[in-house]
Amino acid sequence: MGGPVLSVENIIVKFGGVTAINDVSFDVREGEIRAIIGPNGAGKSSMLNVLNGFYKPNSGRINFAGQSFPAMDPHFAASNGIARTFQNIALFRGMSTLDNLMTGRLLQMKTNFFWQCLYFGPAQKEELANREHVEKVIDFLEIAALRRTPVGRLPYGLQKRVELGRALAMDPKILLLDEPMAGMNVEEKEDMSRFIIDVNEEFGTTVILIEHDMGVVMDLSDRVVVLDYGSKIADGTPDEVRANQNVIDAYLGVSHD
Ligand SMILES: Nc1ncnc2c1ncn2[C@@H]1O[C@H](COP(=O)(O)OP(=O)(O)OP(=O)(O)O)[C@@H](O)[C@H]1O
Repeated sequence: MGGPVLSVENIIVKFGGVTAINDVSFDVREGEIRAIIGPNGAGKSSMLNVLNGFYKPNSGRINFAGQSFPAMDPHFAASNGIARTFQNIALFRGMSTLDNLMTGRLLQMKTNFFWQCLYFGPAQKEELANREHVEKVIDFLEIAALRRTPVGRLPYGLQKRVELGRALAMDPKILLLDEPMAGMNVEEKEDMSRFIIDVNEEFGTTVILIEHDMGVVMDLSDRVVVLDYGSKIADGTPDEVRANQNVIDAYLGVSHD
């Protein structure tokens, strides 16, 4: 594992009277699988939204790509290799698997509108290169047979895989996965876990993932941050976190009064 590629310091996010994130700091090292876990409403999705710039923190710092910001700029995040998937699948349901994956390449398109309209010269070359990259992702995720299928017709587990594919099409350095295994059966969870590990090992992609299911996370992650009611209550290896009394209490629902 390398040095930190991303870190947050003293992040606070409030929505009216609700403090979704309360003074949370942690770092993410290059090439690791870093999980953020916690019970419902703990602030996990809000933290992911802070990392990719969807939410602006009320205070705190985000350090990324050698710079420090009070808030992440979504375009800066995307163009510097941060890609994400969503808790509720956010694909174009009427479009094929292939076309959904091609949308992941849009940021990589460098030719201007003029060439793209003509679909000639540089635009054609670029489209072919993008297509080649997407085909690699399709092979990697073993979804070649679904290339032409509208994603709305695919079972849930495969839609989740296509969504992972679209994020991979961006060729990310850091992959943010919001509950990639939610709603899946045991077999689908095993498949998804395997793909996440393969992405991490084969491409060296840093992965930050949110998950409810402690068991899944413990098998997959190098280090785990635990949030509860917006605050960080533990941070460490799966074994350290598993043995932490605050974590045990949070998951058993011990009263905070
Ligand atoms: N856009 C928003 N507007 C108002 N409140 C919000 C918003 N986003 C999150 N919250 C609130 O912030 C708190 C943390 O929510 P968040 O979705 O980050 O938690 P979570 O750990 O991801 O929960 P879950 O596991 O249920 O998805 C909750 O009380 C939630 O209602």
